[in-house]
Amino acid sequence: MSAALEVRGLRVGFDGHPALDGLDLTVEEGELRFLIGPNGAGKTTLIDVITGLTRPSSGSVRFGGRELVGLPEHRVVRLGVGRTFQTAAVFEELTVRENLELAAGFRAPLRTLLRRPRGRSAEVGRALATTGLAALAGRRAGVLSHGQRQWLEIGMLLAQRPGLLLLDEPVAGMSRDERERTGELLAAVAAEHTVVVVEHDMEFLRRYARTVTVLHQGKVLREGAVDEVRADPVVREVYLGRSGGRAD
Ligand SMILES: Nc1ncnc2c1ncn2[C@@H]1O[C@H](COP(=O)(O)OP(=O)(O)OP(=O)(O)O)[C@@H](O)[C@H]1O
Repeated sequence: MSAALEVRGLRVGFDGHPALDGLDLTVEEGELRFLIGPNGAGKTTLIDVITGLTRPSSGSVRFGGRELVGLPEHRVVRLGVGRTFQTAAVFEELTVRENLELAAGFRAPLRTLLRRPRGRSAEVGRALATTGLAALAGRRAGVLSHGQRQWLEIGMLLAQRPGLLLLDEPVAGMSRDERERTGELLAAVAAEHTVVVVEHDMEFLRRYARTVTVLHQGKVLREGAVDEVRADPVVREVYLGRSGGRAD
């Protein structure tokens, strides 16, 4: 396996406070990596830097060997890096299929966008199948449930044929059933993509995570198999709390 994502020495400060403090992270091609850490650990800032939304004061982010730091967001998308936000960004007035078609066009050259919508139908069909939304293809996105919207947003990323997906708390606010379906969806997505997931939900991690990276104060505190990381006394102290309440 080779590294899909190599983050080295990332530093970001807000008002003199370090949000990322010399962060290093390597994610291999085809990995499903979970990122956890207490509030303010730097997880969202890391995703913001990888996707070109925030510029670090120093450090490097290489994806597939290309340096991403300094590129604008749309260039990062075109290189195959897709992200979701905590609130799903879908077009409510458009149908599920139209949302996917639009997303599939994002990486296409502008001049072909209107000319060749059919060329994108294979990606749209695959995204509908993977997300389980085929039966809702003609439904307006505005009427979808919270979970279905999140799946549509993941589908929209898939339709862009990304090499790397960055998902920010995909199961936040979901019902038990929806969390389970999302876990299965992530496993299916990870079979064909490199996936990094920021997630707080411990039960979800226990069921679906393999390798977990714990961030704390803008650095990597621990990295390893989910059970080892959860049992680590330092992790329990800083992340799970002395009572271990969120671990059980
Ligand atoms: N735009 C901003 N302006 C000022 N400070 C910021 C900004 N974004 C993040 N921070 C600060 O940077 C630090 C890291 O925040 P970040 O949101 O990356 O943490 P996180 O690990 O994602 O936390 P959470 O789990 O609460 O989402 C925090 O101290 C936060 O207050």
